[in-house]
Amino acid sequence: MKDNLTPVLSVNNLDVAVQGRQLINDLSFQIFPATLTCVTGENGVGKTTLIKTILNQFNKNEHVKAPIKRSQMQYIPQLRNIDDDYPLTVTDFIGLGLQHSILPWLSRKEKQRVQKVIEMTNLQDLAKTPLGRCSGGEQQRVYLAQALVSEPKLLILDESTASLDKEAKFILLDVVKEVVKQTRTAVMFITHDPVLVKTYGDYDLKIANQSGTLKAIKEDE
Ligand SMILES: Nc1ncnc2c1ncn2[C@@H]1O[C@H](COP(=O)(O)OP(=O)(O)OP(=O)(O)O)[C@@H](O)[C@H]1O
Repeated sequence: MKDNLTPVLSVNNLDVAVQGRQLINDLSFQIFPATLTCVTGENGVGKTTLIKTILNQFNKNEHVKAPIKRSQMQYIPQLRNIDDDYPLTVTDFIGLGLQHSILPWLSRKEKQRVQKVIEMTNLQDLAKTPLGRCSGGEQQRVYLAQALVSEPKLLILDESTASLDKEAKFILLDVVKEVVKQTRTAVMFITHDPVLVKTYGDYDLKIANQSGTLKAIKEDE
């Protein structure tokens, strides 16, 4: 399919540095629709800084090119602290992910979009639950749903599974994989977990020794 051949993100000869310290040199890779690319490497090699650099330089120069708008790319950061008494329900929190028109309430179409992602992320039973009362794994699925409601073409997850137990990790990644399949969204997933890379990844972008290599993990079934 022609659509598969157009990368959703092209990184070209990108240098990644923090506070004048070079972390990655001359990095080039492409991300294609409907694929899940794991971003791996030891602690401190610069994975999160790479993502921040991509976000900062997005379509601003030849190093980070994408045929999509910045608003079609969503980033779910590593840490979010939600208080136990955080009052917004799962549904309302997901609705915050919509780029609102001038109206302060959701249109019928927007409500349908929220409903669709609730189903996609298996959150039906929690729709009316305050987010603060959801478990860590459930909260991660809610963040995912909030990011999905704007129908991104590229979604970046930064260690979304780091604090989750094994079962919750697999539940989350099953949902992510299904989203990739159904919506053709490209996903970049920063992780340290080799089992998740092997089970769910299509590609592994491995960062080591200040450089990165992208390898296919397995043939498509
Ligand atoms: N704002 C900052 N100021 C100074 N140093 C920073 C800053 N952000 C990150 N660093 C340093 O840059 C290096 C890369 O950090 P980064 O978070 O990108 O690594 P990482 O590969 O994502 O690590 P981890 O897997 O542990 O999350 C680390 O040595 C970190 O301490």
